[in-house]
Amino acid sequence: MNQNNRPYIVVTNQGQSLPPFELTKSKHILGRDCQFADLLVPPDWGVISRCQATLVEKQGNYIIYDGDGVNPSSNKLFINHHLIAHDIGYPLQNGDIIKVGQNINILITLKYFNSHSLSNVNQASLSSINLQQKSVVIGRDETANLQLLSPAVSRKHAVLDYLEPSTYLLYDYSTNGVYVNGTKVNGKIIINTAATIKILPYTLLLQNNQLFIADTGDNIRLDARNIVRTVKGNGNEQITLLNQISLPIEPGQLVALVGGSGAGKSTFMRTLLGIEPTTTGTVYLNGEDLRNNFNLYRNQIGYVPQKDIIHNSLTVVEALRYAAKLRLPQDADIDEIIEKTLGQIEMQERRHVLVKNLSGGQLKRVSIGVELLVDPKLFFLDEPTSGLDPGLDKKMMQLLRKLADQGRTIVLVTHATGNINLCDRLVFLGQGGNLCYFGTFSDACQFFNLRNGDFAEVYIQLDNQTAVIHTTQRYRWSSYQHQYIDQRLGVSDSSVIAPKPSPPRVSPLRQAWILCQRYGQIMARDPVNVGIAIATAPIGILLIDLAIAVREPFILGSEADPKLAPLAQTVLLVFSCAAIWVGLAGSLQEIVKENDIYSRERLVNLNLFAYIASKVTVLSGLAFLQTLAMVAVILMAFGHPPATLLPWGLGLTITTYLTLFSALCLGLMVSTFAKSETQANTALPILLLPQIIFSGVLFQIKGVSQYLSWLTVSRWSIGAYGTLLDINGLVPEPIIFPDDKVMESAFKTNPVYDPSWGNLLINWQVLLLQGFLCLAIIFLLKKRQDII
Ligand SMILES: Nc1ncnc2c1ncn2[C@@H]1O[C@H](COP(=O)(O)OP(=O)(O)OP(=O)(O)O)[C@@H](O)[C@H]1O
Repeated sequence: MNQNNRPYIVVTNQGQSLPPFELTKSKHILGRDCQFADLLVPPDWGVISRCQATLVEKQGNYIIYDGDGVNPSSNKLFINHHLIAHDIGYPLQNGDIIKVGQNINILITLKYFNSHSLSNVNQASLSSINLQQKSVVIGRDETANLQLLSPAVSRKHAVLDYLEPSTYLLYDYSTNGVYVNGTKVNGKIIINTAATIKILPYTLLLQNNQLFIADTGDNIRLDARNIVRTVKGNGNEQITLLNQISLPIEPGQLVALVGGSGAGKSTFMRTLLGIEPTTTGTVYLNGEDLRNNFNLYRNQIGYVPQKDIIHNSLTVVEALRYAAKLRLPQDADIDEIIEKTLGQIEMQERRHVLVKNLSGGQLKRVSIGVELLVDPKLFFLDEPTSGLDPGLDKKMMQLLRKLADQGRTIVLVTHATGNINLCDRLVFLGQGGNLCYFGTFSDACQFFNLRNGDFAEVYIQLDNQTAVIHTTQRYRWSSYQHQYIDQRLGVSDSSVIAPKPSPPRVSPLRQAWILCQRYGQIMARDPVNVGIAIATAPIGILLIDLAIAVREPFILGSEADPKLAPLAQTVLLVFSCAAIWVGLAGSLQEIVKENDIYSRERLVNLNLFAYIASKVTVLSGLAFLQTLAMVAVILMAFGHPPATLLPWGLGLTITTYLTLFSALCLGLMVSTFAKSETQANTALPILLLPQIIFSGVLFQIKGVSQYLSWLTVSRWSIGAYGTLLDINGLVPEPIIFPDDKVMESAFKTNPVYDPSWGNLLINWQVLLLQGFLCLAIIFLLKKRQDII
């Protein structure tokens, strides 16, 4: 502290601090140009304007204004990502850190000290650590040298080892990853110079052997700049969905996107969220291009889509637990976080209720709860109040207000305008994505000249394109455009092109295990369905036993029987088709029915391999039970043929299981292509018919149809069954008449059933190969569906 105990500021550029500037006059100007500024920074500090900030004394303290108080500076001033307006200013308190510009890589800060003023020393100013000759642990644990208090941070997230002056070795031990200068760390990285280290919401700066928290990520602002989105219409004409929209959303604001149906609200919200591409224009998150850096933010942005995306058969607490396990690090205090979340959404009393038994409002609250688990500071909700009664609508809006007041930036699309006065900003979009209004609710009443504040009138005023265009123009020239947009839009240094960070690393095996548990639990909640899935094929097989008169279709009696081989083949066709049927029926719905949940989880951090593996693992488990049931019934209902290559029971089990596996993979693949559950159901007969027609049992397969038969599961399944059974061995020898004429049996031996190991293995291998091929196609299809 200086001797006179006068307030002073310390200006720091990339860790290099100038001697403190003592504030002695009633007005000071900080800048690069000695013509205006009395607090002069070196002329080569180009980010600072010639006249960057004006400090005006008021009752022993100072108010800081951007620029000269009349004109703003080019890079502007920010405190916790709140823009400091050049005309309104910001009253400084001891410990405040003001940033020039928003680009974290060009960090220039002004730190204000005044021993007589209220202290506002925040975490950022305290949390710095000297790295000289030290090893520093960064993490959530209280024993960490640099503690980062976010639930998504691992207890021991990273370790920074000092190697030699200005050289460090950073080890990443985390679940959710570390990024150094925009590049994801794979295991460890040597840092030679100053670096920006991103750990979830935190930005750490390493400079001059000091590591400090430059940003806690608590305050998120979004700046949409000149957003245009056009798409091609049916006649190849360009349709404009969003038309030149620029607006700032500041930290802690609750913003409602309103407008007529089809005006582009959801499109705009998805653009602000970073998942909808723009034709021109950019959305900046705290000054960084959001789409370019989406991987840095993907697990920190909360997004509740219009459709509720929670599994119906789980209880509230189970749904939260699985979401927490998928999104949070392994060492997170999941019980504590779930308890806190249940409190936030006021669902403690309903924790053990099945999701399908919740009311619309409760369900929406659980959807919000799932997102709150990682404590996101940026939250998007698409029509969170749709279908709620006015009372619930109000409660939901109050909940969102409370969440915003806790420091979250929240954007919601809504049609219910009864409670939008709780929002800090309204965005009214007219048809064609035209920005008709942006500002507060009370100013909206003025702008639209609303009687009694009935906002529904705006929809009537703007029900035609001419009115929309006129209002858009009127808004552009109004003082509100200046007050809410021009003055407050943040700046971003687009000249710094950072590399696109890769997505955070997750453990596919851990995720697969969590997903298997969830999928298994959902299945177990519907025992009747599981029972039917297991019993269907055995019941079908028992019906054949009733239908055919012959008790032993697989065993040759003492006399040759020309009907036995075709009968055995037909019975095997039924086995094969029964297995294919149940394999398909159990899997056709399984991907399409949770497309919405998958999309949301994939956007956060879901590993595609883990997702597919969980589906295949659980369905293969079910297939195993189905196989056991089928084999048991076959062994009970029909006589056991003599062992050829393998004992009949063992061969039957392997072939049935492989048939089911191949069919369930085919079902999953079709489910990936399907647009809806109905479409997937419709596919069942279309998939089954070729299995019967091209199986080679009902018709002789020749020419092209032979190639088609290779694509079916039944061809290889019957091939394997027939080989094991040695169908050819059931065909009677040709009858030779005394005149040497030969009468062949109507059913000829077939090389498909050649009772050799080579033949059997080919059939089994093709069944496996078909399954894996389907899985590879699912992987590629799902990968192509990735939105970002
Ligand atoms: N990818 C696209 N291709 C073509 N048209 C699209 C595309 N996405 C959206 N649209 C069209 O853009 C318009 C705006 O859609 P959007 O869903 O954003 O509107 P909205 O205001 O959210 O509507 P609602 O309130 O009815 O949900 C609609 O007419 C929609 O059909």
